[in-house]
Amino acid sequence: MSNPTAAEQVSARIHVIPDFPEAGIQFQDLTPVFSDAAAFKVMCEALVAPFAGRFDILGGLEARGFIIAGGASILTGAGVLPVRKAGKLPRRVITETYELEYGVASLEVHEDELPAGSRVLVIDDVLATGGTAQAACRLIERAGWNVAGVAVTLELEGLGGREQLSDYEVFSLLRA
Ligand SMILES: O=P(O)(O)OC[C@H]1O[C@H](OP(=O)(O)OP(=O)(O)O)[C@H](O)[C@@H]1O
Ligand SMILES: Nc1ncnc2[nH]cnc12
Repeated sequence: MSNPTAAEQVSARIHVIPDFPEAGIQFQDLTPVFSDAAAFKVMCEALVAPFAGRFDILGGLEARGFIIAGGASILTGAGVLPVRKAGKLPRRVITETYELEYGVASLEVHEDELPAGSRVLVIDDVLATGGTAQAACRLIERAGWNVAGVAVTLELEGLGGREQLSDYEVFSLLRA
């Protein structure tokens, strides 16, 4: 039998939890991917590969995007821009508020974290409505940096995420 692809290795480890965090949400739990070193590595490799040579830094979206951006950072040598939930960053920030499948939240970056024109690859685990990634892209542009693309492990189709991000190159390893 041939070796499983990166998508197969990752897909086999995603757990779907019905009605979490609220009724009607099919929660996609990637923690078993993170805890399996081989699956975690191939996932990180697969997410950055389409953007090779076209980014300077990995924009990890709190909280699960931090984990993937950290792994991808070690593989690529690019640093991590932490895109944080509101109230966590100590210096002057730019803020964007957005809607989620289950609630409202805000993301922030330090306004002076990177040199002007830095190419940021946005990284996260799940793309659902696209509100989170769209807010991150707006922050990056308002700060004077460029969005190199958006890379996610799992795209939930039918929630409008890809349409919301139509100005950007979006790569998803898996679609459900
Ligand atoms: O495309 P969207 O509809 O915006 O949803 C996707 C976002 O939702 C989840 O994060 P969540 O806000 O639950 O935060 P967490 O990672 O801190 O749990 C997920 O990790 C993405 O960041
Ligand atoms: N269904 C879902 N599972 C995991 N993360 C999510 N973020 C938004 N929707 C999600």
